[in-house]
Amino acid sequence: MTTDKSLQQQLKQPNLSQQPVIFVTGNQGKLEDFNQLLSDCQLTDAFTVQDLDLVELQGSHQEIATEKCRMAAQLLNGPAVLIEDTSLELTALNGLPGPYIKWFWKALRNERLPSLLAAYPDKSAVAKSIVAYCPGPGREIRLFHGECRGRLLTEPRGPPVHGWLPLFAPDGQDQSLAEMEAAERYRHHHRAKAFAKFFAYFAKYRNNTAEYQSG
Ligand SMILES: O=c1nc[nH]c2c1ncn2[C@H]1C[C@H](O)[C@@H](COP(=O)(O)OP(=O)(O)OP(=O)(O)O)O1
Ligand SMILES: [Mg+2]
Repeated sequence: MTTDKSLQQQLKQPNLSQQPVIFVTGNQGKLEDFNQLLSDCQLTDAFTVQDLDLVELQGSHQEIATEKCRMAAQLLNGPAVLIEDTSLELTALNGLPGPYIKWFWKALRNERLPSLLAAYPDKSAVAKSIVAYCPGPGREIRLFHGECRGRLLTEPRGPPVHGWLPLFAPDGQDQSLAEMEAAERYRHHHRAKAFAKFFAYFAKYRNNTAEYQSG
């Protein structure tokens, strides 16, 4: 009886408001963005971070983000987890490299990534972010999307802030994301938009356990 009761209590526990949610990433740039965006919305006490390099998966961007989150929740076995996955879609290449940008960027860096589009006048590109949240192992996973439409520049511009940011200029902007002041960059940034949606959801439901846990 006592066990049943304590189990019930555990299940009822608003674990998301009491135990910190763990943001899992092996990427320093993402972590800096996360800490910055988090401090702007005053939810700092509800999150902690874990430096873990999760397996890179294949599939659609949504499938990858969902599975990455499921794996992180299983690995940490208990707490609620949060992951983010970034994709860069080049229109002329029918959306490639997409979620596989990591490997292309690793091999070509900012100096040679533009060569992918050398044969095409269409330089348009979409940077996409999916934030995935799982309240615990086996629980439903929720996705939050953010995107920034723009173009791939023919050469890097601005400081090497993070990855391919010096190569990406949002629509209607002359500057690359790397050349912008942080506040201006976050107004356009795919990840900032996805996290803004997630934080709004989290702030609203963290004290409303029933709805929160339903997914
Ligand atoms: O805002 C960004 N601006 C420029 N470059 C970026 C950005 N965000 C990620 N990147 C780079 C890192 C990696 O080369 C690839 C995404 O791969 P992605 O799997 O999402 O990141 P990751 O493996 O480094 O970190 P994680 O441990 O969270 O999976 O694009
Ligand atoms: Mg990754």
